[in-house]
Amino acid sequence: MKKYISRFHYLTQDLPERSHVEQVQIACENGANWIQYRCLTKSDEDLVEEIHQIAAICDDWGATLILTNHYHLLDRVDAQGVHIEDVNANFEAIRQQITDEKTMGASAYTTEEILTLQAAGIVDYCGYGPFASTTTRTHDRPLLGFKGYRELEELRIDLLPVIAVGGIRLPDVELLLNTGIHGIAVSSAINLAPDPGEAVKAFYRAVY
Ligand SMILES: Cc1ncc(COP(=O)(O)OP(=O)(O)O)c(N)n1
Ligand SMILES: Cc1nc(C(=O)O)sc1CCOP(=O)(O)O
Ligand SMILES: [Mg+2]
Repeated sequence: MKKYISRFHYLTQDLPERSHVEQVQIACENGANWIQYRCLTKSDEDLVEEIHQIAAICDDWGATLILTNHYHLLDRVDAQGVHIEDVNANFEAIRQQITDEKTMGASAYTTEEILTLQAAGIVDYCGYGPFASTTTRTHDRPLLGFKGYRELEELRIDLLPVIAVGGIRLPDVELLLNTGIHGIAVSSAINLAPDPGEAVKAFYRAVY
């Protein structure tokens, strides 16, 4: 089943001064239509309680809610899908469990990984990065830069929507989208901005 995939994925993050619920409220009030709840630090019971609150906000504003990794919670909460960060996950088994009703995204770090995901035809989109260095996550993956996304055009990666991720700032958006990718995912450039609501609006203006 072909599914709608937004061109702008807003990701929450653990912050000392603002809860995930508050982050989602700000994002939705300022136009976000696709929320990825990225919390990898809580117990299942705490996650479910928080997801109920977040799902209610997304429902009020008509936003899609995607959980990072926690696909096992999908039958307990009102979320529309999951983003799996483990490139070695058994996507076929996860798809069987969550059914085709739910959206599933995967992470890829190489063009080979994107081509494998595309050929398998199980996930609905893939996050591809890191575009640039980010404080959200430390890793030793090579940075793709604009060149990394331009290279996709020659590889006929045109069936699977590719979402650029990692260290994306507002001035990068136009050039990134000009590479032909489907969309972008952003966390810290919004969450750590002096005015996160204004940052959401600015990213949406740049994308749409
Ligand atoms: C849309 C989207 N793309 C990618 C990710 C996760 O990024 P990734 O680099 O795979 O995650 P870590 O390995 O850094 O945890 C995402 N969550 N959403
Ligand atoms: C989960 C995740 N991993 C990333 C990586 O580069 O590996 S970026 C990211 C989420 C986006 O974060 P931001 O917009 O703050 O760079
Ligand atoms: Mg990462």
